[in-house]
Amino acid sequence: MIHVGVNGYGTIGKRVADAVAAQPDMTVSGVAKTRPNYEAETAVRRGYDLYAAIDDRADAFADAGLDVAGGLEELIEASDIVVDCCPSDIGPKNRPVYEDRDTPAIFQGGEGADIADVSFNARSNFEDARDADYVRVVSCNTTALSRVIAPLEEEYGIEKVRVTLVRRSGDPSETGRGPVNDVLPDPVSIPSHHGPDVNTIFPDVDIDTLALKAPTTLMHTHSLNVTLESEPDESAILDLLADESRIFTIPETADIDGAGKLKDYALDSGRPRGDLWENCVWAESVGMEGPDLYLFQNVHQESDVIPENIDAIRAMVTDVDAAASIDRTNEALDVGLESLFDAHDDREAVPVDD
Ligand SMILES: NC(=O)C1=CN([C@@H]2O[C@H](COP(=O)(O)OP(=O)(O)OC[C@H]3O[C@@H](n4cnc5c(N)ncnc54)[C@H](O)[C@@H]3O)[C@@H](O)[C@H]2O)C=CC1
Ligand SMILES: O=C(OP(=O)(O)O)[C@H](O)COP(=O)(O)O
Repeated sequence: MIHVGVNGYGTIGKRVADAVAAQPDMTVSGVAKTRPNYEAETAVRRGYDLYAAIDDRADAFADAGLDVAGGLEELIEASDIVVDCCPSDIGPKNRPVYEDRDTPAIFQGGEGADIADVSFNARSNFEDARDADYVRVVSCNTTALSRVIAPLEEEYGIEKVRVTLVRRSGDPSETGRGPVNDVLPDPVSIPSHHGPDVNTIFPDVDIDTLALKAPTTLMHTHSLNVTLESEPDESAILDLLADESRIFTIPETADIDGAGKLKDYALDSGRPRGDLWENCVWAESVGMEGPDLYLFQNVHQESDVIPENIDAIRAMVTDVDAAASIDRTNEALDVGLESLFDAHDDREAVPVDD
């Protein structure tokens, strides 16, 4: 059993903890919080041992009626590996704390690539993280781009990738963020940080990215143009993407036109917190013009990196290979919306009277 500590229990941390708890080979050793807010209360309710991330705040937890099992040092002692889910830029302060205790750690995509020895995406470079002590799971957008680039690169070769990212302005719980009434080029000059970040996974892929921020909270939207080294037809591309376990190709019959219905579908499907761990690619958007592939995809920023964190843990502290880890993670979380639609295909059509 791998004992996993989670330091920073916010949007990403609470999902990582639940995903760890769902794995047959992992257990949550505890979660560290800075303050006793509603998330700390639900962590206790979910049965996780709570640790005070900052030692002199332990009394605040006691005052709020929440028992803590110790400070960050004790959480690290209780853990084989720590998943650091603190806000961007806290990671560099935390890495020496993990190093002092010889404990491997995973950082998140808001940190610079130099926080870790390896930037990670399970589908693309699982083995690079084998036995590494410090790994960074790339951001939600870079994760989604890597999941599309990997199969295209392997099957057809890639000459050039061009992506426009329409980013959500903040997560639903981030009440202070904006814009609330504008669409901002962000950054206004190219490239956005996403292209260089993709190159931490695919150093040889030629990619340009532009990004905007829009007044929505649910998901990011990507418009992709990939110039391939051959000219497959659209159905071959659709088959290729549909075979990827972490890509959901939205069928026309689903009648899903955007993030609102995608999230509604996730909630109706019983997904925890309405999470969508898969890239959501509109099948109808997949088009070829000569060697140029075009498509639209949506990315649930709060959850697509969660299965990647689980696979990173296995790459770092077990000898399980990429395919077996991805399968195990997918099965434990029930990743793979596509399969629900496949099941429908097996049913006989209901005759309808005119
Ligand atoms: N929210 C998102 O859409 C995504 C975020 N990420 C990355 O994941 C990381 C975490 O982001 P979120 O979960 O969104 O942030 P968040 O703000 O929701 O959660 C961070 C948590 O860490 C706590 N914290 C603050 N300082 C701390 C410290 N010194 N020690 C322990 N805990 C501390 C905060 O109180 C909060 O509970 C960032 O690097 C971010 O860029 C990656 C993919 C998507
Ligand atoms: O990692 C993310 O996005 P990114 O791939 O644009 O860096 C998350 O959506 C967090 O983005 P934020 O920095 O707008 O909170």
